Amino acid sequence: MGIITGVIGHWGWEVEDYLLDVWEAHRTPIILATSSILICVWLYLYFSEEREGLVALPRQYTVETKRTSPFQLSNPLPTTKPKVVGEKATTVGPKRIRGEIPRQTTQKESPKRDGLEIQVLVFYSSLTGKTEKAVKDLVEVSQEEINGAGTGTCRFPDAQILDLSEIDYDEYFINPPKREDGKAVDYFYLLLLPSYNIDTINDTFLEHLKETHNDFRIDSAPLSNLVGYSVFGFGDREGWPTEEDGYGFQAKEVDRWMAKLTGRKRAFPLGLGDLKMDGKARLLEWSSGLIDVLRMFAQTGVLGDGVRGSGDADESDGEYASDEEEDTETSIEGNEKPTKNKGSIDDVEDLGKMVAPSEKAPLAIDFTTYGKSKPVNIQTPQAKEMVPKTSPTYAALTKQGYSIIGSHSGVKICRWTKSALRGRGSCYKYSFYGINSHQCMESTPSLSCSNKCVFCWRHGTNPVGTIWRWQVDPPDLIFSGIKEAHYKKIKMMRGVPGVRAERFQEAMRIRHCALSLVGEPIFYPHINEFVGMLHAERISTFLVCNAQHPDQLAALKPITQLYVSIDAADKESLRRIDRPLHRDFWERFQRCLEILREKRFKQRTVFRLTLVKGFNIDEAVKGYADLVDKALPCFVEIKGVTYCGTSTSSSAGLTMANVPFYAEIQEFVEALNHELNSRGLEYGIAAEHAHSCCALLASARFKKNGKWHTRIDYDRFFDLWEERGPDGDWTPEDYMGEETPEWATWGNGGFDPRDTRVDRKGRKIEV
Ligand SMILES: Cc1cc2nc3c(=O)[nH]c(=O)nc-3n(C[C@H](O)[C@H](O)[C@H](O)COP(=O)(O)O)c2cc1C
Ligand code: SF4
Repeated sequence: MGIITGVIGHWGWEVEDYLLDVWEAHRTPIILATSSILICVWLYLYFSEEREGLVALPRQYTVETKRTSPFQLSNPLPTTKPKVVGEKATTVGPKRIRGEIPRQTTQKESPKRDGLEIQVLVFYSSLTGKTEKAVKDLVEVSQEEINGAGTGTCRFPDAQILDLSEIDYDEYFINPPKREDGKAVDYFYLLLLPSYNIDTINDTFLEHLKETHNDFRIDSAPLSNLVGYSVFGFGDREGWPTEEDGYGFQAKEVDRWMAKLTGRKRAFPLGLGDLKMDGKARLLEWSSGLIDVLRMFAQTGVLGDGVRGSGDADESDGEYASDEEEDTETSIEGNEKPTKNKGSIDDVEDLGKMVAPSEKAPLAIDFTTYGKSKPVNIQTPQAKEMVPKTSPTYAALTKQGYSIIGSHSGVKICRWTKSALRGRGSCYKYSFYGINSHQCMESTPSLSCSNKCVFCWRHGTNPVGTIWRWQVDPPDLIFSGIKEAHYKKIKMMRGVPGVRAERFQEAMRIRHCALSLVGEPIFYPHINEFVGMLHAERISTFLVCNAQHPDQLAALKPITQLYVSIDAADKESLRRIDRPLHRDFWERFQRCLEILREKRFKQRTVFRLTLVKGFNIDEAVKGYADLVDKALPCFVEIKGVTYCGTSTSSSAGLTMANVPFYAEIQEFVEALNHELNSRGLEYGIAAEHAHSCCALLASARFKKNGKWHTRIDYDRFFDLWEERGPDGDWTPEDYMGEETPEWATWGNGGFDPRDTRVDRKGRKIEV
């Protein structure tokens, strides 16, 4: 044993010496080789190791190629873990705190692939069975249409009806259900329910929607991969006459929570009906709108503008920044002062320096002199576009929400149109003349004007000039263009909270056109043909001109209601306020009054007075009475100016202090009325719209049996137009409408009782 130990000890020393020698001789290569081997081993282990995926957060964007359905869903929002029966719905990790949902700006056609099924699920609740019956009848009659809405690539199988008192909400209202056969299917939810102010299943359902939205463990919009949804509510108008009284209140609530849970996928506005009254008609109207939406989805893969993921919905609640009507609405809506940016231009003449010459020959019209001749065709090669797409004017106008049609026309959805769609009140023209604001289109065939009025908020963005020297677009191009743009904008209101199905459907038929948007409509050389196209489609015309183009005014064929702006009572004030480009502006103005006087038995004529404190009110009553005496208009609309804060108005010395209070307007109206009566002129104060700071004086011609009849019989007007042609041999009395409603008459405020007045934040105001 001792020998062995000795031998090993000896060898050990020898090995050690040997290794030391080797180390001394080859130290560097040994170090390098060892480190290389270690690196290789580490790399091998790193790449071959099976690690857990980083899956704590749900996916934000789906990858298009991974979708199995033929359409990219319009709203690729986070996907959550599908619910397994019996398992509590949870997501991995904490609730994500998200910022504002990014809006998609434009509607894009989605790539199509074959085989998508969209399952329509119809949920209902019913206590006494009326809703249940209505739902079953509806599905029975519309089933074929629903199926027929599909295309080769997108099918709508038979709709399934589900009773909210029988289903498990977790299966449908946390995530859309998965099909057992694993087939790719997307869902479209319809919810129909009555309202009950007593405890019912509706409360349980609403509580579930609310809890789901507020559950910190799951996404606040877990139903965002639904194709879309829409709600219809039944109620009782006798017991609950208005929405404020509780009419259909639970359907409204469901609509609101579904908007949150789906990330605003309201495919069609909320419908409401009373089965004892209009319930069936409202339901059919709602369902036909929905079928259109399904059809569109099948064809394009999107639900249309205004629905989340399909385009921008204008949900501005800041649209009540002012109480004005069309002349000011746009300044409010954008909440932007039309500031002059570096490249902006005031005079259209300036445009000439900026635009490329066009091939088309212009129709030059000289507006600087009058009483001479008809427009002459001048074949000049320098024809320019009034508002070229590349110009700062175009950029400024489109930024303010105008759609520019062709090269010199515009259309814009007025804030009152939006307001009426949401049941928040129509403009004063409803109170006075029966114009439904949600069926009204505001447009102009000429963006150019010949004045630079101090209170015109558009000044600085719209072109001005005295001579038409631009390309002339044909009237049919303008007509089809403005309609298309208007309807497009109405459709964008589809997903906006508060829009009601009934008004939305009505808005898809334009009935009125206010030719007063911006610029001077009679500047357009083909104004008569253009107006004729509107009348041929039974669209009424309210045309406002600036009393600077007597020849064009004289040649204008009868329109439904013809306005002349009367911005001052004397020459000096008119110069100060309107800042006209024409040197002979006062003569032009006077001549227009004479023409208006001649037209007063042919069509309804109106003076529009815009009162500016410190400019054209004080001691002006007599002057205005002289003008009324001269033109004898059928009506005199008097309204207070709205301060728009433009640099133009500020530089003209206009401030908030120049905006009259409604009490001051009332005082003025009474004084003017008194002055007219004292001269033996038979006028009276017929109506008011306090909300717009506006009142109406009317000629006694529009008083029957002691009652004012300021409203218009539009059907009668079109009948006359069709029977007697566009030159119109008729009188305004021939199409005088029904009695002015009591609530609109002087002393009653003029707010439409069907609507709810709200403040800027959408809170109800007691009228
Ligand atoms: C006790 C009771 C409370 C009601 N509350 C409301 C209500 O607050 N608002 C409303 O619009 N309708 C209300 N209604 C009317 C119902 O919504 C309406 O009759 C509906 O058509 C009933 O539908 P159903 O038969 O499917 O249950 C109420 C009806 C009852 C009987
Ligand atoms: S008339 Fe038409 S465009 Fe003018 S404010 Fe009323 S709704 Fe708007």
